[in-house]
Amino acid sequence: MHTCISRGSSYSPSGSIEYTPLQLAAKEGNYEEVEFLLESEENPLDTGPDPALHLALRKGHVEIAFRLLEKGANFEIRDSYGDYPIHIACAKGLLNIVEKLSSLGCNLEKPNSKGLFPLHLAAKKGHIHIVRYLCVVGCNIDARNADNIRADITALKYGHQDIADLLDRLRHSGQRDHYVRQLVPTTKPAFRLILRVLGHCAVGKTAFIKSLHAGLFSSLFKRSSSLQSNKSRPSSPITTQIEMDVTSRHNSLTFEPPIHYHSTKGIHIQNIDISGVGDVTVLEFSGQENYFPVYHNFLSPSPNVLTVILFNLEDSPLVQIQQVCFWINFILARQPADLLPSSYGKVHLVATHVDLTRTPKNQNGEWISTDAQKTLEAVKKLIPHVYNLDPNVLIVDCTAPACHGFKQFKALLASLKHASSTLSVGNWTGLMESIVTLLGNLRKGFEQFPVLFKDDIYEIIRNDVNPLASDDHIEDALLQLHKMGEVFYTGDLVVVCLTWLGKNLIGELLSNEFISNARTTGVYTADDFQACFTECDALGTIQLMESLHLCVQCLVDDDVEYEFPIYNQTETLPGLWDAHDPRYKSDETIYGGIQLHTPPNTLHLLFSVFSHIQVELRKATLNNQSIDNETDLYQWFRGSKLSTDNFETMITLNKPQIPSEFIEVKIRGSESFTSDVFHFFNQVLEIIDQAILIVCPGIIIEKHVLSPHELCIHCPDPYVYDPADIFAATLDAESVLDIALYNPNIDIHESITSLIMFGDADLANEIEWGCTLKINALPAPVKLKVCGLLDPPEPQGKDWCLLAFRLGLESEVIASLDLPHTSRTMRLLNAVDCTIGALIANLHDLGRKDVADVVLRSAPLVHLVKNSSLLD
Ligand SMILES: Nc1nc2c(ncn2[C@@H]2O[C@H](COP(=O)(O)OP(=O)(O)OP(=O)(O)O)[C@@H](O)[C@H]2O)c(=O)[nH]1
Repeated sequence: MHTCISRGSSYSPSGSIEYTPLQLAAKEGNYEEVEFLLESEENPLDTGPDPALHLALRKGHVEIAFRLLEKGANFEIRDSYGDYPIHIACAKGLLNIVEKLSSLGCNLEKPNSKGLFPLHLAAKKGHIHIVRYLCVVGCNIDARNADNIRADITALKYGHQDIADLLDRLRHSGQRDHYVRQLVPTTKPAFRLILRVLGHCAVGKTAFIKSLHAGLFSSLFKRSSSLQSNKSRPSSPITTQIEMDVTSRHNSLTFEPPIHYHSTKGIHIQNIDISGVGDVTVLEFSGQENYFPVYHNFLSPSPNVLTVILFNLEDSPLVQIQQVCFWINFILARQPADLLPSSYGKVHLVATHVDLTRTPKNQNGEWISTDAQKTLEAVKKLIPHVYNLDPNVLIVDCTAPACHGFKQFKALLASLKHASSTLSVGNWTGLMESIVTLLGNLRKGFEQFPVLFKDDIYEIIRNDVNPLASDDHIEDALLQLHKMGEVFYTGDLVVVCLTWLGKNLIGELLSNEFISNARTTGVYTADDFQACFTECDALGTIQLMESLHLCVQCLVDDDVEYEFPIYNQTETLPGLWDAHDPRYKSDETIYGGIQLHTPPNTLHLLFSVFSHIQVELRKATLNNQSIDNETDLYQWFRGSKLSTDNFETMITLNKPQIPSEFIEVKIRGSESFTSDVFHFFNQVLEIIDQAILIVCPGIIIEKHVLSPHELCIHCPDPYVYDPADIFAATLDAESVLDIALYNPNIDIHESITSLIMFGDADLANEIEWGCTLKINALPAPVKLKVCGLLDPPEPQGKDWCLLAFRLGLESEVIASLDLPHTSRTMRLLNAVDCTIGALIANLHDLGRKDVADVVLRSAPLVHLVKNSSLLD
């Protein structure tokens, strides 16, 4: 929309100065207008006495100022006040403009017509970040203005002691050059090799790490003692016939440590020096399930991480496969699925306890275990989409550091370290070096509670390390140190000792003992919490728990309390979903529900997410923007119920059992509120999706629909419509709204309107059907799984290339997708412009029912127009 000013008319603000349309638009902050005028070329950029650039800066319209500078606005002219743009930017504290001007070669040390330097103006207005910048780029801090006054005196005069101190320190310490040099990135890459060790309880993780950094001499002692401890264990000889069909078996995963066994608590994080490799940060994750809700914080993908998954060769092949599959799915769920393969670190399987099996050795002393290799092959078949999974299994006796497996592993670490050092990770700076030294002191000084507020650590770094470090310098350094495992940085808090975080905090507060002694409601005041956890300051601990999404502050009868869903052991109350509740008894009550399943044979993934969902639900009810503030939320172990006057919804987590686990969300309300019920249900699903995204961004969720009719008559086990069946029906139907699906439980057909829209066909205007959505609406984890299935060339040639051809891509485009080291299928899915429905149809035609099924089961069934989504 362009007003009359764009047509060339001008305006005189006081009758004396006539502004051009460009000046006026710049002054008023009308970016669109400025853009339009700049395109039209008739508008001179630098008309005086107040050019558009100066006017925009005076009003703080930074984006417009950038655009004008890009278009070549002159920054070496003064306005009617006698200021150059640099003076206005410094006085206004516009750091990015000062940086931009500097990069364009602007003179930062010229006085304005009043004889004030940019430094003086920044000092006068108290913009210490500008003062720091000007000092870093070399401005003369001794320059005197027209009144013969230095900038530090100006700062003092206007009450900015911090600036005066900074300039004073630079003048007297003689360290200014050193500080500046510290901020310049070196050519050394900022990285440390990180080793993550995962596996069930007692598979040998601790022993593995100990042996890894043990000297040969000490290993002799360890070997003899561990042999003693193990000799008494019955050795179960491995069956040679590996059970491939893990899927039809019962769930034999258990996360309990053996009785009378001191299991690792939390996450054991240490920096160790491995001979021939050097410094490695090692994270050993306990195999106990109660710790899983925090592991995502430590499992983000990174090219300089090696993840090892340990399994015990003494276990049956079925158990080995189930355990390894569990951990691989666990990692995949916690990593975003849309990165380049090179962004994920390597994954290696390690078979332990080989010495207690009858595995033969070759001449080199290397164990040759076909059983271990079969486990790997079975896992690869079940989960084909794992990037960088090593094709070999490492076979070790964890108690024998001198064994061949450890030599192989150290060689692998050394080569990874060598390869990673050439990766484009961040660059090392002198600032980071000094912060690492500072961290050593902070760890000693804050031994009891090594957690600092972000603002405090910024201040300490400036006081003790470098007063010229900008917010960006410090932020970058902390993020890099977080990636290297030196600190844990949550955005508001910085934990300076990871060992403490993993062991003393997570290890204690999420331990079975703490949980079983915690309040059953999981709700504490700060004082109550302090009484239970005396090791550290309760409020600080709670704050850290909040930043890990483990607790949420709430008001109970006007008192501040904290809810920890991980501690909530309250039993569900009878009558929470009472069939005889008078409010929901009439024929006019509508019911609906869905189950969020993880794909078949992936178990124990949703347990870690559920407490986060409960935190998010509480936050949503407190924050009336996302959920009506009249909503009442009641939460118990594995369940939450949200109620309003007119409808209620219940969210529960079922016990994991083969074939899968699920979260169930059901809702009921009065028919006269159908639209509200529909939207409320949708909001709850969004909150759940949000929590899932925080913990498991790489998880695939299938949304199964519960029979509304059976929900209404309160059948204990209502029929669940498979998402693939519903999706397939929408593909085949002439008119989607005419679809009805058969419910064998009660021998009736239920309409798609009742399944998806609570029976209100008008709501169809608010949704788009999944089959009509474009492929890019497929969640990234689904795309990744499709890639895992389509990337390996099919023996009969039914692979990604044929699919690309069928989807109408030209042969040159197909050729351009055919690059090594990346997934061709992923390139195809990102390049092609077709609907999910067309993709499924073509996969069927290609004979790839397996891939089509993945899409049918996990593609969004519908998408809500108007910025929100239902069931996607
Ligand atoms: N003989 C033999 N014993 C092993 C081997 N690996 C581990 N052990 C022993 O098995 C027991 C359990 O090993 P840990 O290293 O504590 O197991 P973990 O995986 O760290 O277990 P958590 O602490 O529960 O996480 C210890 O007694 C080890 O000495 C192995 O390869 N061979």
